[in-house]
Amino acid sequence: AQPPRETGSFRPTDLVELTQLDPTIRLDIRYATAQNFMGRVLYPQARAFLQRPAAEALAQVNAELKPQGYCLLVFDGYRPWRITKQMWDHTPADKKEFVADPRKGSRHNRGCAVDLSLWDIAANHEVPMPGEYDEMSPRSYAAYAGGTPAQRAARDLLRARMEAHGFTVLPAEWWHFDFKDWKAYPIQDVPFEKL
Ligand SMILES: C[C@@H](N)C(=O)N[C@H](C)C(=O)O
Ligand SMILES: [Zn+2]
Repeated sequence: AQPPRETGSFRPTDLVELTQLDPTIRLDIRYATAQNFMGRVLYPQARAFLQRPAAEALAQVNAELKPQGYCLLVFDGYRPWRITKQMWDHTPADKKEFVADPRKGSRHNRGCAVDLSLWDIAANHEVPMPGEYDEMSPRSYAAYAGGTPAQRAARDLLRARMEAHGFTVLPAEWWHFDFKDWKAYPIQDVPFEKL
């Protein structure tokens, strides 16, 4: 299988490693472990990359959250197209709203989508949200009305800070944000070890 053929012109790709840009962004790269919805290791390295403008915007979000006692906890950034294809093939038809169709590609493949949550700096733990990362249920919806008021407030705080810096939440996933310039970058299938 091959990534879809794209026509038109794109900006040169400039994938930046998030922790190089801002060492205070925390990582929990689930796809580099077997603790993910696929149940196996997908990435050889626990690293996260975004196109430079998206990475810089994310560092601004992280800086803005600190006075409130939080920093960002990143689960995934750039994702090679072949991993999107594996996710799609693995996911049952009734759950496909939670994975991108490889015939169109994911915005992760363009280095312009990020999966993330909040980290409570003083308490030293992930902030509870209305649902878990990659949970394939309505609790993942950005507008899900259940959970506790504190969980919904945390989810909505993350969304507000991300939207203020050019990111848009995916309605089905409170943790997934697309950067505004995603159309300007091509779908890539470069594995992590070759970045
Ligand atoms: C698989 C999940 N973490 C995700 O990123 N889903 C969106 C829809 C995607 O695959 O682009
Ligand atoms: Zn995502």
